[in-house]
Amino acid sequence: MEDLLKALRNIGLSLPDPEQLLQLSDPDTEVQDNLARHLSLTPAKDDLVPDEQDSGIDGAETTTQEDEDESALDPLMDADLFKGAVQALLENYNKSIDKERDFLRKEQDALAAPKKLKPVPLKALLARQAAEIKKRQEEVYTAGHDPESGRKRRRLYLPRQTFDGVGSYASDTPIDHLKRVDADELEAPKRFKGRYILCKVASSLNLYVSCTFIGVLPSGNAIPISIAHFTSNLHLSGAQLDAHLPVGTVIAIREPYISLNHFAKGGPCQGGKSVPGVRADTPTDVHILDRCSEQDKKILEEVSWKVDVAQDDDQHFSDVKSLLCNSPTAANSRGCRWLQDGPLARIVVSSSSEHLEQLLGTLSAEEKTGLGRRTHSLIQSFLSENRPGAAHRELCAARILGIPLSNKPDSATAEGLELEGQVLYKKCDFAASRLAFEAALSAYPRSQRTSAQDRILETLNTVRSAQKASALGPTHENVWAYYFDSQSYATPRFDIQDWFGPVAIENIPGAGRGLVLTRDVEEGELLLCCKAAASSYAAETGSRGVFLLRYSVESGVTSTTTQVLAATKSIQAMIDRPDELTLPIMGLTAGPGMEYSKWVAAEYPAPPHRDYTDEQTPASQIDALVQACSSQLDLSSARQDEWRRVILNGSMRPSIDSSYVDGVLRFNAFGPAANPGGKSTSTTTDKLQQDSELTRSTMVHPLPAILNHACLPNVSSVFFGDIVTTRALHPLKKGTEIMHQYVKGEQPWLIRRSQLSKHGFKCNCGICQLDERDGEEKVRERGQIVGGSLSMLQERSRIVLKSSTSTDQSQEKQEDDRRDLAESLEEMVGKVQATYDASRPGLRPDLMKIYQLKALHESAYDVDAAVASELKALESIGCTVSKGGEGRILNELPSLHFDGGITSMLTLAKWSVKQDKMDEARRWVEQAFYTHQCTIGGGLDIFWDRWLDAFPDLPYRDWLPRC
Ligand SMILES: C[S@@+](CC[C@H](N)C(=O)[O-])C[C@H]1O[C@@H](n2cnc3c(N)ncnc32)[C@H](O)[C@@H]1O
Repeated sequence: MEDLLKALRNIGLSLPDPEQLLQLSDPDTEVQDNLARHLSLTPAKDDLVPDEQDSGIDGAETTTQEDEDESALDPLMDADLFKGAVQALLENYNKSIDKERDFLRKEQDALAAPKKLKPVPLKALLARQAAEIKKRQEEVYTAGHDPESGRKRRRLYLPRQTFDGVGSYASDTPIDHLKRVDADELEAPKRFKGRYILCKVASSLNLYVSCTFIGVLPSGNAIPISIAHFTSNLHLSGAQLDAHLPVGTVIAIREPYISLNHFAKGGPCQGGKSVPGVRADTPTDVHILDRCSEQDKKILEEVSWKVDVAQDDDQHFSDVKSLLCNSPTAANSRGCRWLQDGPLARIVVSSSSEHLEQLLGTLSAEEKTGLGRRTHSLIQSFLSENRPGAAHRELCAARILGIPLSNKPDSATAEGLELEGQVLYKKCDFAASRLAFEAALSAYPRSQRTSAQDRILETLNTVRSAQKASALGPTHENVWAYYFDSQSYATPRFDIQDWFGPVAIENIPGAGRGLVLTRDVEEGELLLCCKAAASSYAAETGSRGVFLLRYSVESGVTSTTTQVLAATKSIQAMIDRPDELTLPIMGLTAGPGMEYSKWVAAEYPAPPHRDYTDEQTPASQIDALVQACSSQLDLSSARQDEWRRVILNGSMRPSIDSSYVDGVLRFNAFGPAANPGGKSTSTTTDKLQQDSELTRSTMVHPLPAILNHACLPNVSSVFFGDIVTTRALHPLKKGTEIMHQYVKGEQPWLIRRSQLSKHGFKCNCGICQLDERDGEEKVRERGQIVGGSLSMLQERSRIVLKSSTSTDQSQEKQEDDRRDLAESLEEMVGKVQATYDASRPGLRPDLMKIYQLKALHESAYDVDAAVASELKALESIGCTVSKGGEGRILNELPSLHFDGGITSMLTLAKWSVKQDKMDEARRWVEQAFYTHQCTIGGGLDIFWDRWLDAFPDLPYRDWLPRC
């Protein structure tokens, strides 16, 4: 990838845009030919930030026509030449991709006959590592700057290519059950079952997608090591990255896999060049050893190192006492390395109560105060690193050890409680967060209370409202906020815990688990509101401008940035909060090709019932918490047990197989999808930020992932940022399985079937049964009519509509054109109708658009006919008109095409107004709003935001209530 980009830059051409990146290795020669043509005709634009004196408005696009002309190629002279050159570059790129892929496959075959690993001198490996780091830095610099002038580019653009598949390893065995292996036994390719490798980090770290460094084994032999899913922040500076694992850090890799090419998965493409080393496919295989734990200490004391690496001693510590006296103030610093818990939490896990007391006895009061201050700052740093689990454990450990989190004796308890409120808020434990904040407010001395209130009250109100929504389910007002915020922010994430309505998880014959109603429910009733356990947005600061392509060798599927990073985020979230998140994520299935994880057999966790009251928390509860947090060390109290449980549960990190996580994401995650929320968000003119496969979001919502699929759903699931709400589409009986769409049920049957094929089940929902009865041949014929002739008529319609706005054409001619078109559409209706089995009921969704277009043209000369067609459009999506002249005008909501249905309803309202049938118009508007409320919810403002532009003249205000 890098060579290709460099070469394109060198010949003055633009780099492939995100969509073109996806075409780079498309095997279709026509695609390749088109791509080469496009690239060769697109000269590099001046994308540099203008000098200050000629800068436009705040970094806005200022490319002028002159700029464009200046950089344009001579169309006659250059086109063929450039195309030839680009074709050659694309061929080279694909050759190196093929080599890499073949190499991965060959490595699989070579597992049967591993060969002894030839030692490479440490110096040589270090030199290569330094060169690789330099190369990476240059690439990043060039992606953001013009290397010659040093001027900044308007935006960073950094595509990266990696590979996946052909084996993935994760160890389930604890280190004390494993035996150490050293260089004399190393072979490749080979997985060392029952063994672990011990090494010291000997070089700086290099980040591509995986992270790579050189390790030195006790024997003195050196070996490159790559760790996958190391970080989701691909913009870490060299120093920030090195701080995760500084030179001299000792790590153990459980049951290591020695690969013929350790870069194979997350490194840059080596074009098949062999670079043997350790390939750690999952972070949970890597364990950092230091003297906080007795078990690690024993290993460290038993091993001697033949070669010393030149480490910075300030980065390391010799014993626990010295660490306590000079503990870290931030994550990834001395005593708290990459994904490691804070030192206090680790000490509590590995020490007995007596040992703890003894340890603390050696600290002076001053040392304890300093330790408390630094721990406070470390906890805040965990929060900013999105590691609330580690933050909570460190806080609990400080409590257990009686370490005050402030050096002000009169407010130490209150400050600790305030911090606890923040930590629990980040963990989305709103009830406990609220109690901690309220306790903090009551514990601050009178003199500090006002400033504490200024600081705390706003967050406390947010916490209370999140607690309420999590206990009672979100109101329309909450949904309104989710909707608008998800349109306004690039990475919208909301405060809510999963809320479960009248549903239960049950086993469904032939479909694994599913969600079933525990009572009868109303149309439009909210059934679920769930937050993603992990989410990745393209606009995330850690990946902005980086465009990842990960090619899976077996499936041929290419995953993009947010999909790759959603896996990293999921893995790291499970490491941070193993007891809360492992079962919900790893308990999902990962597609028909992947054996179930051991968690799938466990009972899937449904959210607990939560209470909420607006009343003040009873003073006794607040006092008890303040008391527990202010009392001196009492190792036997119930709170102590609870704090200890938090630490112990969080310290048990299960092995997370990253390929399973990828499977979970592939078969359960939602995305990549545009930032959801209903209305298109692509209002930006920035090409790279527009909706595209590479610029969206991927997230895993564990509970909604238990919902099975039906093309004809009985619920509507809507996404707002990182939450999804699910509502009943019809009145449903207790015991009904609720099912939503994995693929659009509005598409032709054969397309749905092909899109669902990766799941390995045959959908047998209502509409699939009807389509099956129509027969494949008829369905295909219908697809051809709708896909071909309708598109042509749509184009004709566009021209007719355009000319009807011009004054050149007589009224008569315009009307004739529209009649002609309506007649053609009527003919098409006949043809499509003929593809349906005669006994098929009214649900014929392929007709909706045809009837709507017909109605549009009929409305120019015969409104009654137009109304009849529009009603048929509604009938085709499952709606029937009620007989009475009062109340609801439709008996049912649409079964498919919800927005299409609302369009028809509002169109009918518009025509009713035209015909002066105001009562009917009002009923159509009410029906449209009701349909909106039942499918999306959130009230009038969302309804207006979505529909007002298209139907501006209806008197909504007179007819519709605000909720
Ligand atoms: C997102 S999961 C749904 C939860 C899943 N049933 C479970 O037990 O974890 C998707 C998987 O559920 C199964 N599934 C979903 N809808 C189904 C259906 N209509 N019929 C049969 N199996 C279905 C398929 O195995 C599919 O790959």
